[in-house]
Amino acid sequence: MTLLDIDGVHVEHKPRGRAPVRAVAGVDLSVAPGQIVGLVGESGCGKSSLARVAAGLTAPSAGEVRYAGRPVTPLGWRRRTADQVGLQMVFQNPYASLNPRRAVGEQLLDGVPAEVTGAARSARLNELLERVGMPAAAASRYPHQFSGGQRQRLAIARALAPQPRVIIADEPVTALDASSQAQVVNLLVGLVRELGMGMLFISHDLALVHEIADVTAVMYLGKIVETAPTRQLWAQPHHPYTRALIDAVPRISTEPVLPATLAGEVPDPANAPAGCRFAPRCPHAFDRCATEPPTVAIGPSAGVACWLHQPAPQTARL
Ligand SMILES: Nc1ncnc2c1ncn2[C@@H]1O[C@H](COP(=O)(O)OP(=O)(O)OP(=O)(O)O)[C@@H](O)[C@H]1O
Repeated sequence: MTLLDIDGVHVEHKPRGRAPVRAVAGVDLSVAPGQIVGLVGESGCGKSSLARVAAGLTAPSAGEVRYAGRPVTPLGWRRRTADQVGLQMVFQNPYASLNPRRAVGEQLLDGVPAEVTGAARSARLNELLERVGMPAAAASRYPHQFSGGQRQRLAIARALAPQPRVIIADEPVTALDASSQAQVVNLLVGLVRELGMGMLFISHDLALVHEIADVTAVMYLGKIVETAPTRQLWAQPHHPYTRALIDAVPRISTEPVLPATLAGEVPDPANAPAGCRFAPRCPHAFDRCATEPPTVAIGPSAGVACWLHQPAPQTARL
């Protein structure tokens, strides 16, 4: 059973006076209860565009997102249906979900269902703060009175308020210092394991995704090029881009530094190459790569979109 299904999703941005950008070009991905799915890729590959559609913040240009089997329609964050509040997002910048002018407690209570009243409501507030390791006294303070790491923990408490079943975390620790990063990651993973939620964890940091994700999906220029259980992906990467990202990991600082064999920059998504989008940088590219490779299964829950891994053409038997 899956809780979040991203099905053939395309996202096209139409900036005024500039060519349209196909930021997401046909992505399929699912998250099951209790499962952490890591989505990795370099800056600009379309991760945030996909996250916003997956969370129902914006509409896809094509394709569908389903939460608990029902289509997610973007209604505006505050007007979402009772169904959809079960799908919550944690952003890179906690101020995306916390208003700097309102006390933390009020904001957390906004997310608690209206049926929870009186003493039960205050108990829920204290429980939310406790879950994220913050004292009850935090409720009367304002977001700017906290450190970056504490603010992110409060944003997580806000996301937990409606008792979600899926969390979409878009680079949730990228803006934090190293020790807060570890605390926030441990908190998120602990919550998923304890509450049995699903989590789509989006990051440019493959090493981090390796540590926490059950399944890893690798995105390049708007497409998922490989998906596999994380251990398998590391032990036996199939796509040349996945291999390049893994090779780059020991040298990761903030962004992966790709090996010299992968020359060039990520192309502009407004002007994406035809065929395999990775081909212009791929050391193994050959003539077939001028055509787009389909995604083929490479084991249970694993797939790769690369012509090097297509099954041999069937030959007719007489
Ligand atoms: N609102 C927008 N209007 C026009 N282009 C956009 C818009 N949002 C994103 N893009 C473009 O779409 C592409 C994908 O961007 P997106 O932010 O989804 O990628 P990302 O992988 O999350 O990158 P980053 O980690 O740098 O945010 C980029 O080329 C970006 O410039």
